[in-house]
Amino acid sequence: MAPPMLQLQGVAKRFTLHRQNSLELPVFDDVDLSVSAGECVVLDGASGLGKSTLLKLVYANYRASAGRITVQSPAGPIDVTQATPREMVSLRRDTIGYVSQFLRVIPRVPALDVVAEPLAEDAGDDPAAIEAAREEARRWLARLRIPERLWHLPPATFSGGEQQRINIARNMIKPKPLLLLDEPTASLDAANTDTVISLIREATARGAATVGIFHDAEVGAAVATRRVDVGAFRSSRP
Ligand SMILES: Nc1ncnc2c1ncn2[C@@H]1O[C@H](COP(=O)(O)OP(=O)(O)OP(=O)(O)O)[C@@H](O)[C@H]1O
Repeated sequence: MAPPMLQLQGVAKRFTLHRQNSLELPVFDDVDLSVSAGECVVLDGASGLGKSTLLKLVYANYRASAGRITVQSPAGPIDVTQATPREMVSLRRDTIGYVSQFLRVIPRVPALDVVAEPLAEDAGDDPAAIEAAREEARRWLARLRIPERLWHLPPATFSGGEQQRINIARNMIKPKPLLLLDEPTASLDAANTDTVISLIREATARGAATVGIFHDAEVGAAVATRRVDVGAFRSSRP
């Protein structure tokens, strides 16, 4: 049997608040979680329990205090808690997609290129491949109902929901085997929320392993193949 796409073993996370006399803020002390290809695991738990922190540990935005986080890359398993910066760049480029609530705006780059970039990066100097990347970006922009008049403008001035849709398109346009979704529908209307539900289901159907956070219970119910209560991983507070 194939190993899980993502496996957390004995993962602990404490924040050290250096400005508060190095106060320790424990979040998790023992996370064990495996996610296989074709699963969409939805994280449940009240605000502040550590859902976003868990995704950031997997994406190596935060460093785990203990434990192992194994991701299957094309080159074999990689423990992201020990990965070199170069391994992390390659994991993020080819293996792990991460959709956060907010778009990190790249100054002056038009929306179409922001979305096409992950595919264009792989196209090298091949003009046909670059055009194919831009064509795919147009398809995503249209599907996510971004008006065509905005495609050639930088997203800095776009509305919250427009920026969120650009973020989704940019981070899902290149099919990756592991997807981390942190409230991807938080600022979206009903029609676009439905589109994002379809996109997530399509990713699951093609075999992506997904871990998602959705405050909208209906969205979580629509995409989940399994639910995990993050409260079970909590450190007992002093
Ligand atoms: N960079 C950080 N430094 C210090 N504490 C942090 C940091 N990031 C998160 N925390 C703390 O870790 C805990 C979990 O936060 P997290 O954002 O993961 O919760 P969440 O379950 O995603 O909450 P919500 O549903 O409100 O988004 C909180 O107590 C938060 O204050």
